[in-house]
Amino acid sequence: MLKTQQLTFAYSPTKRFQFPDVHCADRDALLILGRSGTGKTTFLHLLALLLKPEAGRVVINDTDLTTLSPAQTAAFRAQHVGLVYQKPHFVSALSVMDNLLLANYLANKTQARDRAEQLATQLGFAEQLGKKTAQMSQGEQQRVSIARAMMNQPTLILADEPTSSLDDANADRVISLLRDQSEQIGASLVVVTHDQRLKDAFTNRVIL
Ligand SMILES: Nc1ncnc2c1ncn2[C@@H]1O[C@H](COP(=O)(O)OP(=O)(O)OP(=O)(O)O)[C@@H](O)[C@H]1O
Repeated sequence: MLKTQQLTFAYSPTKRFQFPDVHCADRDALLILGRSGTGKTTFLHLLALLLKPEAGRVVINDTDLTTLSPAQTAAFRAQHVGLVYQKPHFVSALSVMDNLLLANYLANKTQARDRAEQLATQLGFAEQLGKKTAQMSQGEQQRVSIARAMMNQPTLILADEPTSSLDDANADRVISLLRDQSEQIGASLVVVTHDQRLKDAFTNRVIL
């Protein structure tokens, strides 16, 4: 479960944001929709505590993340938050499998090879686990990125513009994969986007 209360953030005295309160239950999904420059990525980074709010609270389950120390925040993020970006960032020297296992390593968890194989099968890239990520298509890389976000069975999945460079069929597919996977692990899913095509796929919506 994710909720925010009276979150504010400032890059400078003239660049300030006051965000609406949001709520997303376990197994539920929330769409945050807004035009370019309205602060969507800023909001997402506040939810992941990659940015520290000026005021307000970000609560995941019963933990108010804004009360944690920087080290506790980093550990909590690695263990409980899965991030999916529009363009995935991988370690190019590593195989697809090792990129997935890296998520376990960074969260201080046992490397779950079986889970990586299971996710790869579900997401349709099991044959490619030994490849380097650069040898995969953009759509395949995005599915690896979704699998990586699920490796630690996070409480919260945050997706930043996951569909904006995709055609309609692939955009539908990516949203279905994100929703199915989040439901399976009981996570809350938050998608941040300017992609108006996604409006009808979510009943829980917030406009920035
Ligand atoms: N590090 C920064 N320092 C100062 N201003 C910033 C910084 N990052 C973003 N901004 C400004 O804050 C505003 C919101 O940026 P943000 O990236 O959150 O918007 P967005 O809604 O995600 O936009 P887009 O859809 O174009 O990615 C923009 O006007 C941007 O120029």
